[in-house]
Amino acid sequence: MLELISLSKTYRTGDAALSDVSLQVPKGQIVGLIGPSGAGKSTLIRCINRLVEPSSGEILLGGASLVSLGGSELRQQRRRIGMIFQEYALVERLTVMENVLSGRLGYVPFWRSFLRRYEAADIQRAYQLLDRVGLLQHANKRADALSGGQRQRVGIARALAQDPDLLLVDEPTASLDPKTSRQIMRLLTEICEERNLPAIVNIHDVPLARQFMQRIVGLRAGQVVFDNSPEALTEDALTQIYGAEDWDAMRKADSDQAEAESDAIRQLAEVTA
Ligand SMILES: Nc1ncnc2c1ncn2[C@@H]1O[C@H](COP(=O)(O)OP(=O)(O)OP(=O)(O)O)[C@@H](O)[C@H]1O
Repeated sequence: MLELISLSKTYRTGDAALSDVSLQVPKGQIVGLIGPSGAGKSTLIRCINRLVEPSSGEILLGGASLVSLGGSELRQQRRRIGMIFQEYALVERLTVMENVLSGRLGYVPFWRSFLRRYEAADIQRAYQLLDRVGLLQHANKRADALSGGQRQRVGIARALAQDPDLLLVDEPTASLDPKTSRQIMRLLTEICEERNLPAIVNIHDVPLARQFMQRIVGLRAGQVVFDNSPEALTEDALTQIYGAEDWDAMRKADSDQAEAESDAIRQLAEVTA
């Protein structure tokens, strides 16, 4: 379980990015983090993996504190946190297999990682993970030869190669088309369930969050203003999270996009009729 207790972050500029955030994410639960630009979503994720130092509060993963650690202890704890990024963060010139194996780097001695010599058990496990994300036949391709959706699957397999106790996922579908986004979200939710992994997903796409998340946390100006099931995410709740003006603008953008998609489908049907 992940536990945040009164977590606050004020940057040196004086921006209070997080104020007194408390959350418990049990094993196996996937939480969607939503909120307007500047609400503190990235800061929250970065505090958990300690890329940003919290100003105060506590972060516990499986009961162990993450805030007071430094040096090798911090490196060890970071291994327990699998990160999945919007832009995949793959090494483009390496193969799919090598990218997945790089998830083991925190576990192998430096000389082995330098020579990229991995244990047979790690290699076997990487094949299993590639099979799980549907990329077994692409294991020896270079990462830059893959589509966006395939790259994100490599990103997921690499995070799982770490054998994490927590997944932090930052805008996993922001660079993907709607259908591929749904496939990636489905894969993520299935994996959290299979492995009993807690996950926090920073997600801009409200309909996607509603469809796939078990629980939604809404941040506004660094504070939790909504924490409930997707069913409870009513228009009123969304207005509370985003403010009336922003929510109306988002809704309009969504309906414009849906209209454009159905226009394109209609035109295609006319051409192929
Ligand atoms: N390195 C930084 N130094 C100073 N202020 C920062 C820094 N990073 C973020 N902030 C400020 O902290 C607040 C929260 O920013 P954050 O990036 O966490 O929001 P967000 O919800 O992830 O936004 P977005 O959806 O646009 O990515 C904002 O006011 C932002 O300007």
